Amino acid sequence: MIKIYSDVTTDYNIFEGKDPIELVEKYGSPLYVYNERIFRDKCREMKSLLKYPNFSVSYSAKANSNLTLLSIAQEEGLNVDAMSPGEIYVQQKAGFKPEQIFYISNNVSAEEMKYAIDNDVLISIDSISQLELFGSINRGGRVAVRFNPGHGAGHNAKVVTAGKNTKFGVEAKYLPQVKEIIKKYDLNLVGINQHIGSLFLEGTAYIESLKSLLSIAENFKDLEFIDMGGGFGIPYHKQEGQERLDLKKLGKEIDTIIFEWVKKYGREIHFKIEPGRYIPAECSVLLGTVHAVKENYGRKYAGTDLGFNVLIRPVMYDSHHDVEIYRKVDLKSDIKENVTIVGNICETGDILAYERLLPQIFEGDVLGILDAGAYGYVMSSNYNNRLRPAELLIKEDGTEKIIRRRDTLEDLIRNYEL
Ligand SMILES: Cc1ncc(COP(=O)(O)O)c(C=O)c1O
Ligand SMILES: N[C@@H](CCCC[NH3+])C(=O)O
Repeated sequence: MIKIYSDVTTDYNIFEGKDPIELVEKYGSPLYVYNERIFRDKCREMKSLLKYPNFSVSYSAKANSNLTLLSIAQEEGLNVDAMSPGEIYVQQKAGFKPEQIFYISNNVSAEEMKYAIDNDVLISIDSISQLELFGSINRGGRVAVRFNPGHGAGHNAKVVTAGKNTKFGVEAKYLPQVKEIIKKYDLNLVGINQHIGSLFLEGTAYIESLKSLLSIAENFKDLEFIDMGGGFGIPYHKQEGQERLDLKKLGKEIDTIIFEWVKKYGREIHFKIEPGRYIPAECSVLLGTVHAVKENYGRKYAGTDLGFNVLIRPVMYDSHHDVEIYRKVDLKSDIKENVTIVGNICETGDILAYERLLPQIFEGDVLGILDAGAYGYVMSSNYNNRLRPAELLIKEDGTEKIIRRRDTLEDLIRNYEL
């Protein structure tokens, strides 16, 4: 295999010396490839964010809920946050105990709340109306409330989850109502949480929102924990040398604030973070195959099997993923050109990379879409009755293992009642 194009300098070799072209030949295309060593490293990086000792990491499993990756996170000593009964179910299958799961609910039915209550999983409530519902079905229960600290952050307006333009969290002005409902149903408010949004590469908004959350916490004297949320970003533009989030600096800043605040609060309290993307994003490359190259009214297209049914982030948020090109034989082309990489879905918007300057791409090339491990497979679909790809893990000992098989045609009709 020849790597035609990769300007990416990372400390990691995702494939651990394996040939991506052979992986595609063996397991089919497209293919999500994960590297266990990198995944574990990221879990450990997050665990060492703070010096403050009473601290834990809840992996926000919506970023990648593959059962094998979840059990590795569990082995690494992480807890999890869940967004649905389905996530709670899968997380328990991966070995998480109920007390390790935090259900951050949003607009859920009484049945969904009961599912968590019956499974002894702590729920965070996202509105006054849902707190009232929770109280009415679980008088005297333990509960957390998600606040909106008024500051958001994120790579796209669609994923900013605090501030003025979002459905999430309870505004601080509703504190009297929160207290009233807690009293009315004799609830035990054990924690407060926030999540300001997804993907920040510098920590200002996180720090500001932490300060706001702490001032909200001062309204409650018996809290067991404060959950600061996730959002830790990764550099998707590695080929352009984009800087990494400085975790050491951010950790220090958070530590200073927490150590100070705890003295004021009068007792030790548990602090949590909820990273999703940061943990699986960089351990994965999505492999796909170029089936056609063409020119349409002056624009050059590389037609692949990487439709938005496989990776939706570029279509949904205009997200950038660096692209690598692998080829069996050297075609001796040193032409660079602007190419639009598209998939095989019946929509003009099915674009993975728009007019990207890359070495000339040929039919048969295998493309590697970098940093595909977060919000990749989990957001894939069977649109156009396409089959979702397999997920392959390259283990620490260098062996490889399919950790989710590719869909089959039978999977497409499994739920129909004929
Ligand atoms: C409540 C909550 N916590 C944590 C996360 C994880 O976010 P990220 O993947 O950006 O770390 C999310 C997703 O945005 C979320 O909604
Ligand atoms: N799905 C988004 C992140 C959303 C995080 C969940 N609230 C992305 O791919 O960037």
